[in-house]
Amino acid sequence: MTKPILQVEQISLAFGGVKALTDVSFEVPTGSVFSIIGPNGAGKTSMLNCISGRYRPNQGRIHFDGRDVTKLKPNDRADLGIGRTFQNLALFGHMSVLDNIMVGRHHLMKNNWLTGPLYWASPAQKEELAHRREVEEIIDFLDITHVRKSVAGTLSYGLRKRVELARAMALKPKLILLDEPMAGMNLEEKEDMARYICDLNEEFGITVVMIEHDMGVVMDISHQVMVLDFGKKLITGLPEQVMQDEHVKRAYLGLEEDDIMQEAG
Ligand SMILES: Nc1ncnc2c1ncn2[C@@H]1O[C@H](COP(=O)(O)OP(=O)(O)OP(=O)(O)O)[C@@H](O)[C@H]1O
Repeated sequence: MTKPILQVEQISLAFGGVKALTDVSFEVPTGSVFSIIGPNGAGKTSMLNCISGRYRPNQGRIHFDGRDVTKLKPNDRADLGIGRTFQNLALFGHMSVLDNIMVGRHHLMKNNWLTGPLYWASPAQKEELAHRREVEEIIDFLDITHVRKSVAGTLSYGLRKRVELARAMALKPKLILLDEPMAGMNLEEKEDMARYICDLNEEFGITVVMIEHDMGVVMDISHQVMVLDFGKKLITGLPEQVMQDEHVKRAYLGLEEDDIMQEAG
């Protein structure tokens, strides 16, 4: 069994009287693609937010890469290698694609715009160049070279989602959290995105934790799937095991077996 890069232990989170998560535990093996599925309001985004540090759980612990990160702020978790994208696009629409991606990069840079005049000194320039080279690699990998100088806000939805992924990758994460990376995409865009996720996992060795509603994609690219329902974990397992589970069929999918296999096919 591969060592887990992420260990989530007995996480509970409430907003006033609403229990978003109740006693949820799971482990994500290093190098895997791990999907979280469940109906609307099941607690999926809340769980990603607990992992990224945006939400502080009322109970439980989170270990990342052998370290207890439960009390760390989002930026500190990003420094340790937790990257993320959001359910709704969060790009700077007026900035170029390249600049948007460099934003993801800046926390890795010793010399940044905050250092002011130092920027023009030679070490800072060299550092900027080295970063640019790595960012160009990511741009190349995600096939967005042709739009690298375009203003982000002018791009198609599918391309903007790809730029967002590039920005998250620019942080050099060990773990990347993707909140519905295929939402709002057409079939072709979905296929592209699925391929990029597989490739970033295999070629860059980045572990992926992903929320996704498209069952076909989930079945195709996940190593493991966890199902949440009303803030509780129903099951974690291989995609085919999860889809066969009676509770999952009833509670989440609400479909007959034939429908499920059709969706997955
Ligand atoms: N910031 C918040 N303030 C108050 N309630 C919240 C907040 N975030 C989430 N919730 C509530 O917590 C519960 C879980 O929401 P969450 O967004 O995590 O579910 P989800 O599974 O991601 O849903 P969806 O698939 O619709 O995105 C819901 O009842 C939601 O209304």
